Amino acid sequence: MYYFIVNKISGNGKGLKVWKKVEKLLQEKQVNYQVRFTERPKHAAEIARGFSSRRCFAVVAIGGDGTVHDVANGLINSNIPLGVIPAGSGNDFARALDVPMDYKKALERVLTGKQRKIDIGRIGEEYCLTITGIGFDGKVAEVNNASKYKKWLNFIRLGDLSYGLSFLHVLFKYRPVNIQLKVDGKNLAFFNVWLIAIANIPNYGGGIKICPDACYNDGLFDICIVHSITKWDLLRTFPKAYKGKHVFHSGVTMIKGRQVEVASEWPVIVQSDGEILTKTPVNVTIQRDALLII
Ligand SMILES: Nc1ncnc2c1ncn2[C@@H]1O[C@H](COP(=O)(O)OP(=O)(O)OP(=O)(O)O)[C@@H](O)[C@H]1O
Repeated sequence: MYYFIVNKISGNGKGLKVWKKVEKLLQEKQVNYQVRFTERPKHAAEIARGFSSRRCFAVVAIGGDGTVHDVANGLINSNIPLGVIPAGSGNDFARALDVPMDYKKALERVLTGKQRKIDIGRIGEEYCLTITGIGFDGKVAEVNNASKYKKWLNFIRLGDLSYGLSFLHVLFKYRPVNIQLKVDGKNLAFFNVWLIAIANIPNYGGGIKICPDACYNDGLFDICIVHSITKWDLLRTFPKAYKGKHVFHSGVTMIKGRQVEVASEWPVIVQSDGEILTKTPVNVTIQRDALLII
């Protein structure tokens, strides 16, 4: 049996549209399936927790990164593979794992693909598949999730642009903060920090390659710290991040590690997989091979 968890409102209604097409294909192919629709944030995790590995080939998330995040959190320690059919605005997880954006090809991969294990990040009781963003980045996610233009841009199929707009919106108000980092037991201090990205995959925000060398199965986070850089320099450097070229800027420090503790002069927002999680201080650890993917 294949179980589908659909977030109808992801991608401004794309979730439902994609599901209708997928359902037709499943019926044509005579695949044994069941579907559940999410009714609220985090509902997908509750649904996924209820599935038993004995009867389940895979649990397939139809939605964006937030839906994938919720389903994955429900599948941790279950030994049930997670499948993804992208239907969000950013779809960064699908992008990094080379999941086709086309629903037919993505379904084909779920039905015939090979299972593999990936690393995930852990923050308290929450698991993160893509990138944990701290500071400026968390604020951008907060503004973006609440924005009206995200809905409109999704509507005209330009959802990827909404993160860029939210970036500009936050840029003019945000105050950089001094940060103490502890990476694998080593203390580091950074001043005037805009953001820290703790990455399991290279991209977030709809394709921004903030940690271009991050790899989801190397047992390590790639960490990007943007610090001691003026607002205007940040604005000039930002477009380069779409190609991962920002890493050559002197105000960008890249490190790798398994355990990252972040404390700041004042509490700043922490987002994971585009969902607002908490504020600093925060502790993020890598869990090697912790999730089965198909
Ligand atoms: N029925 C629902 N009502 C309100 N929110 C929901 C519902 N179902 C799921 N959610 C929440 O909707 C949020 C957004 O979902 P998701 O991230 O999948 O779509 P998106 O924001 O369009 O895509 P992306 O994250 O790729 O940009 C998630 O936080 C999820 O928990």
